[in-house]
Amino acid sequence: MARAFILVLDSFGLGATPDAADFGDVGADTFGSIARWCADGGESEKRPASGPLNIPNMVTLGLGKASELATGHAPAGIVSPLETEGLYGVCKELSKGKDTPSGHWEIAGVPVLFDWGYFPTTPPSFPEDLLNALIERCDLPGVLGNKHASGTVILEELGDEHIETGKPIVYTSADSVFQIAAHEETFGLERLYHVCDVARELVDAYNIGRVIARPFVGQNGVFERTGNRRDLATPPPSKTLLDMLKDAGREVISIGKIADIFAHQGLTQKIKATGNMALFDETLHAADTAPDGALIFTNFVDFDQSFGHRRDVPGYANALEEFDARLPELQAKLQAGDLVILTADHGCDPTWPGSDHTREHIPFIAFGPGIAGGSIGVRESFADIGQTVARHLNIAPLEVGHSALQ
Ligand SMILES: O=P(O)(O)O[C@H]1O[C@H](CO)[C@@H](O)[C@H]1O
Ligand SMILES: [Mn+2]
Ligand SMILES: [Mn+2]
Repeated sequence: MARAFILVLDSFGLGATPDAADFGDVGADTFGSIARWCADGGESEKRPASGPLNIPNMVTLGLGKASELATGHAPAGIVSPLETEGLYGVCKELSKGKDTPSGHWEIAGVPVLFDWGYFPTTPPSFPEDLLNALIERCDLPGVLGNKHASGTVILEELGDEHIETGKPIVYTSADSVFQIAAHEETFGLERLYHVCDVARELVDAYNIGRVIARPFVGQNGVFERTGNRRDLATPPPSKTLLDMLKDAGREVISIGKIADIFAHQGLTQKIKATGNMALFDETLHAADTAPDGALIFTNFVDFDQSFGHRRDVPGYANALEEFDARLPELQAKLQAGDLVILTADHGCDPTWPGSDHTREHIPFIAFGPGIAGGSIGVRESFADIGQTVARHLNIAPLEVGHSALQ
């Protein structure tokens, strides 16, 4: 039994799924596109290394082979061993959306088989009644934005006007989200959180997955988002792996935005940290302290938020190399019987048009002191990950998913 770790490299897809045409994502391949860019030279100030993507630890575990399962060819510049040290596979998604809650909940055994509400792509994106209610209940002078946008581009466009007028910036994306950006100092962080709480109540009627607080600082067209992002998700529609473990008296440790994504349900500990490296530090700390039977569930958000959505290929490559370089630290802390699963929640190919997620396979790489290497193939649902953890931690099986371990 020992412990289980699920490490979500947020947005690290391994190539389009058979249903990608429904999402306009045929040919998307987050890993493959980054590997290609690196193999073609990979010179950039944002990436101290150059040449092929240098992620030897994940390749040894089977990441390159997993990618081959999804795409039929090796990623450019990635040379896989004949025998991998980890179990490797990829999962397709049953959930209808390619968003973060759908991906994480499905990993935890609860695919999202209903349709989320989405806001129209042509402005104005938000219903007048919704905005009027928000303005009235929060005593706002109005709102700015009211359209689909990239969160950093819209700050360049409207950040100064927001400071002058005190009107928060509201925007959405291809995800089921209502996002609110406001200046931490001139508008106030607590006030932004309050506006988001009210918005959460109001968007329930529209079946919206998440309200996201997007605080930022800066001035004169130069703005930076802070680590005080807060995601207000609607609760999962039924009990997840996390609830099952908690009900069984286990320790369930959220690191990063996992707690927000699961609407704070099924957890015994919530640890926040800003940035992939700090999140890794907290994961190592949990490896030192978590008791037998615990689940440690970490989301590495930078891959998605700072690089995938920003269409920043060198930044993404560098983040993968930094993450990979730290894996031996975790491996050194593993105890007999521990299981680690590396995965993702959707794709976000940084070479793809627009700034939205992409419908892709996710990696399912499992390793630990007692785990022999080999292929676990192409799997029908992300829920196979949760089912594998349920089996490993010796609780009753989840309703959805097939364990990759006997
Ligand atoms: O462009 P930013 O603000 O990073 O927002 C992105 O992040 C949201 C959550 O992942 C997505 O819905 C997308 O809109
Ligand atoms: Mn995500
Ligand atoms: Mn995202």
